Amino acid sequence: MNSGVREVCKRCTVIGGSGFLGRHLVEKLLERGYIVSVFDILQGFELPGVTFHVGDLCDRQALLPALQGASVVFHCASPSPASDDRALFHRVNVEGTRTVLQACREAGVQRLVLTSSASVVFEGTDIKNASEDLPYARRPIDYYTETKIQQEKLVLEACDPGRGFLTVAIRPHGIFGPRDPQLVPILVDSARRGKMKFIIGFTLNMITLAYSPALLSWRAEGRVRPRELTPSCPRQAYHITNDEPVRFWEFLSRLLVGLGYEAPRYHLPYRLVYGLALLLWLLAVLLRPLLTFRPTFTPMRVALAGTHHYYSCARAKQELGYRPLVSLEEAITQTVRSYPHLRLGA
Ligand SMILES: NC(=O)C1=CN([C@@H]2O[C@H](COP(=O)(O)OP(=O)(O)OC[C@H]3O[C@@H](n4cnc5c(N)ncnc54)[C@H](O)[C@@H]3O)[C@@H](O)[C@H]2O)C=CC1
Ligand SMILES: CC(C)=CCC[C@@H](C)[C@H]1CC[C@H]2C3=C(CC[C@]12C)[C@@]1(C)CCC(=O)C[C@@H]1CC3
Repeated sequence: MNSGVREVCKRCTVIGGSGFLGRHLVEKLLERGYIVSVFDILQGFELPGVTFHVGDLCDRQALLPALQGASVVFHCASPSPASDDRALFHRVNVEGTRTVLQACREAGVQRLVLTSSASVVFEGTDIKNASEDLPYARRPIDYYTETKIQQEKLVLEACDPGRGFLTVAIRPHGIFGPRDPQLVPILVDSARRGKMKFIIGFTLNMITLAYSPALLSWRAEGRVRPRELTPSCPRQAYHITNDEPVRFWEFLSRLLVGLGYEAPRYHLPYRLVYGLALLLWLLAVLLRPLLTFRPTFTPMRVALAGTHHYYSCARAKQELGYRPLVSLEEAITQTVRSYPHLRLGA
């Protein structure tokens, strides 16, 4: 049987399939002839060939029907990092992931691909060309990251080739692209409120990003297959990035200028901004029972804006045959083009 025919028979489930990354993945899987089920707390779109199961992943009974017959499950669900809700992160990312694992085993699923995050090793200080050998952050930068670490550990520990259940975690970083609800919208909102005039820290700090549609074309090819999880390569996590480190402020400036806004140019000292962000965050936590406000410049965002954090995806290239399919240049062009409503004056 050729691989094309084999793929036509593939049934898969995307948990979190209504989200930004999940929906790109669903579209790529459909292109490749997969039969796709989506499990999500909401139905984000309609597409022929996709069956939606609306429910909370913490509910095993709700989850089970969505997993029936699936050979591979992609887990891309998480509360938004912006929610900053420790109890919610724990319930969904930790307890919910335990439930997902249990339901996968009950439903006879063979492979589980978790979308983890490269920030599981980030402590707010420089990371340069890091491989996956870097230990998990001892002091994770926020509650979101704390639970992403626990989630990744749970999934990798559940890998059990003897019982035919294989797990793998991919760790993208700074995902962007059409329909992204985070990076570009936050950037434009800040620019419209006059907050993107400033460069935090120094201008040379480099980051790696992951362009969503291209990242998922690769993933949807089904390269994360059982044969990659050999005894010499068990329980792996893989950095998946555009593989072109870029200066953080240059990247933001290219998006801003592409959308008609001015690039940031005034410098502010990193420590000052980080201290202010921490203070604002504390204030927001203390005042939460009385009023809700969400500062744009959270300690996490400031730390990301003012440090090097670029990751090597050599392991994914070597062991999974990963190749970024689109250059950063092209990814930025396609992203800018996809947001006509966010252009200056629109
Ligand atoms: N956006 C980024 O820059 C990065 C994201 N990631 C990870 O990638 C994954 C996908 O992220 P995005 O697509 O950006 O997020 P998103 O917020 O667009 O999508 C998440 C989806 O999960 C669903 N969901 C949340 N709680 C649920 C629950 N209890 N039960 C069922 N569904 C639930 C949401 O309804 C949403 O559709 C997440 O695991 C995130 O941690 C990792 C690195 C970077
Ligand atoms: C300083 C400022 C307002 C920058 C605007 C851009 C930021 C909103 C993004 C730059 C790097 C992004 C990023 C994430 C969210 C959006 C940014 C902070 C994540 C925290 C999303 C969830 C993850 O798992 C890690 C990401 C790292 C990079």
